[in-house]
Amino acid sequence: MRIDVLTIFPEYLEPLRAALLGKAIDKKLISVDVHDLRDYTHDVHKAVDDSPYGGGPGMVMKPQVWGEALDTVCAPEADGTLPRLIVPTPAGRPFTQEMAREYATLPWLAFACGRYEGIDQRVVDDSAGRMQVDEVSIGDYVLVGGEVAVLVMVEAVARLLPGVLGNPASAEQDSFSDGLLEGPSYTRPEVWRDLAVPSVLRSGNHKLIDRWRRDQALERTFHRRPELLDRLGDDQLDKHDRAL
Ligand SMILES: NCc1ccc(-c2ccccc2)nc1
Repeated sequence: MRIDVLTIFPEYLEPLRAALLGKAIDKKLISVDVHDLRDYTHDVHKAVDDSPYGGGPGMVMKPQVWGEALDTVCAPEADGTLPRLIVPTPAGRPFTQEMAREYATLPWLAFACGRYEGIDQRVVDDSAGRMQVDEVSIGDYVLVGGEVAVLVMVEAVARLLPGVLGNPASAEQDSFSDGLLEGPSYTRPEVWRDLAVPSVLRSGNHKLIDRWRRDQALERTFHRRPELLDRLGDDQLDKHDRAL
């Protein structure tokens, strides 16, 4: 997978080169190129923003700079391949594990990191004429820019790529893979600060353990994210689940 990131703060993306993702880059499972948006300015101040039409607080990122940057970075490859352009924004469609799984099937992702009050909308509208553009939110809060959201999405996607995780099983069994939150996890010691590991987990009875874990996941989901239960298909809850 090819990943390009356009930003005015390239250093914000350095964490992508550490640890697990760094190894995935070394193994050439992914390539990550970070591009400084200011390289596409032509004035002495390297201006990337301007006042908003219609007034209001803050500044908006200039379309010309973004247009030149995207024309260069997202130019079609020799075989015509174009990237999925992902624009992090509080106004975007919520990022989900399902979207991460979709993105993990794509050959090329390009991320446009906005700052200030965001990017002139015409940049999205113009790009949408050439490639699929997804405006995506990673949560209902406002950051200072899109870079942190890119770190979140790249990690969520890259961990799904074959060879990135040491133990692929955990990618399948992680939260949301069955539509529920994961329940609690425990490791040694058996008792820590007078707190014991639930005895069922030490019983060796894997049918019982699986049942207990499912019950814990259902209970946690019911209390923390009840709306996830509404999304479950009828076939996904057995009569024991419904009795809880
Ligand atoms: N949904 C998280 C998120 C994503 C992006 C931004 C953001 C803030 C300022 C400028 C550009 C993007 N804020 C929150």
